[in-house]
Amino acid sequence: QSLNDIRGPVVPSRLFGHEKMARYSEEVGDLELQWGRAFGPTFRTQGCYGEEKLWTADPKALQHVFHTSGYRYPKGTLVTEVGKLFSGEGILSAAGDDHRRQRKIMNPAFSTGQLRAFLPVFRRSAARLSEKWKEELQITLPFGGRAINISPMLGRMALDVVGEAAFDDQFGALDGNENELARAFDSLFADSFLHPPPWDILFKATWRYLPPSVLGLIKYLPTKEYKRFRSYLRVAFRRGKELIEQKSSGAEKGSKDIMSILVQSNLSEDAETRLSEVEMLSQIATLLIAAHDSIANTLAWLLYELARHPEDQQKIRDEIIATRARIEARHSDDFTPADLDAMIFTNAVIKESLRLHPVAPVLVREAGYDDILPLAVPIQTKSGKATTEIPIASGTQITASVWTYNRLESVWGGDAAVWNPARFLDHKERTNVGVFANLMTFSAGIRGCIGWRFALLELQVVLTELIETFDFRIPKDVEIVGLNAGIMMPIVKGKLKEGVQVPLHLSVLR
Ligand code: HEM
Repeated sequence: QSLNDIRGPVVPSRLFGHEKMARYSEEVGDLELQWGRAFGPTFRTQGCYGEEKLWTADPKALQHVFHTSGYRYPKGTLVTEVGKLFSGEGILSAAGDDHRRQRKIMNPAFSTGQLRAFLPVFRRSAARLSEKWKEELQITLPFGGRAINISPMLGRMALDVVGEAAFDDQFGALDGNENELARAFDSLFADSFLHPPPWDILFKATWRYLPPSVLGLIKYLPTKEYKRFRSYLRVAFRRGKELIEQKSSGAEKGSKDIMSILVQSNLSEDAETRLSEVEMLSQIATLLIAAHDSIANTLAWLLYELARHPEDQQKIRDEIIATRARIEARHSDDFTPADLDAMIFTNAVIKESLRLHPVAPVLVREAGYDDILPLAVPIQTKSGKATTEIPIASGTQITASVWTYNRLESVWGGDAAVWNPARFLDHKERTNVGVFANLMTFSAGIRGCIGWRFALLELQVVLTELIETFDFRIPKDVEIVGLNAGIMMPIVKGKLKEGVQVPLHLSVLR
C-alpha cells in the first residue's frame, strides 16, 4: 500500500520533504491554510528521506484514530523518544499496556471530586496575580492604565498553581522566588524545539530506524538541546525523591495534592500494576510541563481575544455580577464549580478561545497495522476518483491537525475562521470528537488530556478574577501570532527575537 494516489503539496526538497518548511513556518496555520484550501482536510505530505505521511483534520478520520482504535495508533518512535527526553518514563510517553496501567493509577487524582480541593489554590494564585499586576501598573502611573506584557506573570501564576496543586510545594514564583525546578524548566521548549538546526531535523528522522538499544543513548548526546533536557530531568527527579519520601512517610496523610493521591493509589495497587520509582518520578517532570505553558499560553490568548472584543469582556463582567448576586442571596461566600459552569457566556468564550488557539496545533500518530481510514469529507485522488476511504500501511505517520479541525467550516459553520463565542450557545451537535466541547484542543480518546477538567476550572477561576479586576484593551498596531515550539507560543507578529509576549493595555476596575 502506498499513498501514491493521494494528492498533496509540491515537495520542496527530496532530503527534507515538507519537514523543514513546516518547522520554520512564519506562524502556526499559514501552511495548513494554504494546503487545506488546495486539497481539503486530508492530503499527503512528505517527511525526510522521502517518507510518505498522511495529514488530516477530517472529523471521521480523527474519531477513528483517536477514539475507535484505542492503542492501535501509537505515538510512534520519534514522538515517544522526544517525550522521554523531557518527561522520562511518565504517562506522556508510555505506550500500550504501560500507558493503561499508569493512566489507571493517575485517574483518581483528576476526578471531579478531587477538583474541589484545587479551587482555593486557583483562587489564591489568581488573586495574587491581580495584586502583582496592580503593583506593576502603579509603578509608573498611579491612575489609569498602561500596556504590560501579560505573559511572564501568567507563566509564574501557572507555575505556582501546579507547584501547590500537584506537589503541595510553594514555588512562590509570583513573588519572584527563584526555584531550582522552575529555572531548569524555564524556556525549555522554546530553546529546544523552535527552529531546530537542519542537522537535528535530519537526525531525528532517522530515529524510527534505530534499535531501542541505540535510542536509549540519545539522551546522552552532548549538544545544547539534549543537555538541557538532561538537566531538567535530573533536577525534577532529585526534587521528586524528596517529595515522595515526605508523602510516603505518612506524615502527610489526608493531603489532596496530585502526588499524594498518586502515592496513595499506588500503594493500594497490586505489585504488578504499580508505578515503578522511575515512573513515579517521571510524573513530576510530566505534570510540571503539562500544566504550565499550556495554561499560561491559553490564558494569554484568551485575554488577547477579549482585549480585541471589549463587548464580550463586558458580557462576562455582567455575568459575574449576576452570579455574585445569586451567591450572596444564598449566603455563601464564593463561586463553586457549579456556579462557574453555569456562567454560560463565559464558558462559551473559553471554548471559542480554546478552539482558535490550541496549544498543541498538531498531534502525531502512527498506524500500528494495515488499515482503512474512513473520511467524512471525500477527497479527489490523483487518478480522479472521489473517495471516503484511504488504505493505510502499517507504520504510516498520521499528522492530525488540531488547528485545522478546530476551524473546519463543515464542523463549525461558514464563520469558522473568526471569533464568535455565540456559536457555543446554540447547543447544536456538530461532531463527536475530543474530550471537551467537540474540540481537539485537549486531544481525544484514551490518551486525551488527563488534566482537562483541572485546566478548565483553573481557566474559569482566573478569568473571572481578572475580568472583574481589570479592563483589557489591545494596544495600537499589535497583532499576536502563534509559533510552534512543540507547543504554540504567542509572539508579536514580526518580533520573534523578542520571544513570547502579549502586550495588553490594562486598567484597574476595583
Ligand atoms: C489549557 C490547558 C491544556 C491543554 C490545551 C492541554 C492539552 C493536552 C493535549 C493536546 C494532550 C495530548 C498530548 C499528546 O497526545 O501528545 C494532553 C495530554 C496530557 N495533559 Fe494536558 N492540556 C492542558 C492542561 C493540562 C493540565 C493542567 C494538566 C495537569 C494538571 C495536564 C496533564 C496532561 C497529561 C498528564 C497528559 C498526558 C495524558 C496521557 O498521555 O494519557 N494538562 N494535554
